[in-house]
Amino acid sequence: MSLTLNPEHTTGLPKAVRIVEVGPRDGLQNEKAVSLEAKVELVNRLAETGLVTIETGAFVSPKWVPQMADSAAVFAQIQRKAGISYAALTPNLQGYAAAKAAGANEVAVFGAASEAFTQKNINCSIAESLERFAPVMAQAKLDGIQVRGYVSCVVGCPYQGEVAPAEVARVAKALLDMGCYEISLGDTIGVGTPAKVNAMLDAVLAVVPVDQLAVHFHDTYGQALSNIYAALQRGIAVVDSSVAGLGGCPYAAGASGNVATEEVVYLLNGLGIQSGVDLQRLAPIGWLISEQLGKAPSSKVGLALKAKCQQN
Ligand SMILES: CC(C)(COP(=O)([O-])OP(=O)([O-])OC[C@H]1O[C@@H](n2cnc3c(N)ncnc32)[C@H](O)[C@@H]1OP(=O)([O-])[O-])[C@@H](O)C(=O)NCCC(=O)NCCSC(=O)C[C@@](C)(O)CC(=O)[O-]
Repeated sequence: MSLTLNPEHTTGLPKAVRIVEVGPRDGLQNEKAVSLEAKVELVNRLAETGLVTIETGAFVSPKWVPQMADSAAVFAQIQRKAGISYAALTPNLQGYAAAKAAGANEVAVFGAASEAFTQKNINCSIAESLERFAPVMAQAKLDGIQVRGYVSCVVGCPYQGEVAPAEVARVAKALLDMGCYEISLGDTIGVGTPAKVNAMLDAVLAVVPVDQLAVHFHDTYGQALSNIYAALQRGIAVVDSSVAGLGGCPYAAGASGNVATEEVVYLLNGLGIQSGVDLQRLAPIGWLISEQLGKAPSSKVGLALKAKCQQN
């Protein structure tokens, strides 16, 4: 398949990128037995790296995702730093109320472009999910809390396979029209390649302004950085990532972690794109959380910096 960019949607690389660190939520939602202390320490240390948005927890049903059951305690115990938005996932009004009570600075509703995934993940259809989000949007507006909208399965679904770009655009536009300030496009199972991502972005960029889009790539097939580069070339300037490449979705079997934040910062540094994130401070956080989880860090940049550090 040849890779052709629609020239109308090619704006060139952004000068700066905001990284949305999703490790404490997307990363840890799939991990068993992470102590409250380790979660709090992770968020506090990430806050010292220059990151400005840290997804800190999820107010979802503890029966569905027990790993996030202590999110209120995490929010209560972190040391908040001025200028950082501590974000939370909220599937419905119940979750929104809990996130607000916990002091989340912003919340995120999460839908998908796949009917099958939506059923597995949040137990309803796409149409019902949008109905559920409406009261969250209304209450958040009254409270002055910004809402982000996730669209999962933007280039493939673990249950239905192919996902049509037009369907991604439809759900993204619906979330935008509801009042989401930003739409994060999630390759939940990491199956995208730049050609597929560009085809999807052609559809989405026709209905959502580029400055309201973010990309969220999992690295299951090792394509995340290539896909991010493709998105940067389209002018998208918000990238979700997870320290040490932690992550996965409990309702997407086989999906590996998010692209590692270390990799994203290294790529941006190499391109001369500002992110404000200090890689030297970030890398040791990845080493620590990986050690706490008893796994090797999946970030190549993290491993390379560790080896360099051990040589000196
Ligand atoms: C949406 C529901 C709640 C529907 O689940 P349900 O069972 O249909 O909900 P329900 O309204 O019938 O309520 C059932 C029970 O759940 C409770 N409940 C209801 N809501 C809440 C809440 N907010 N917080 C705490 N408890 C809640 C409610 O109180 C009740 O308790 P019971 O009376 O049985 O004791 C459930 O399916 C759920 O929690 N799903 C979350 C799944 C999830 O967190 N998935 C991972 C995040 S998405 C993701 O990772 C993708 C993303 C965002 O990263 C992007 C990408 O990579 O693509």
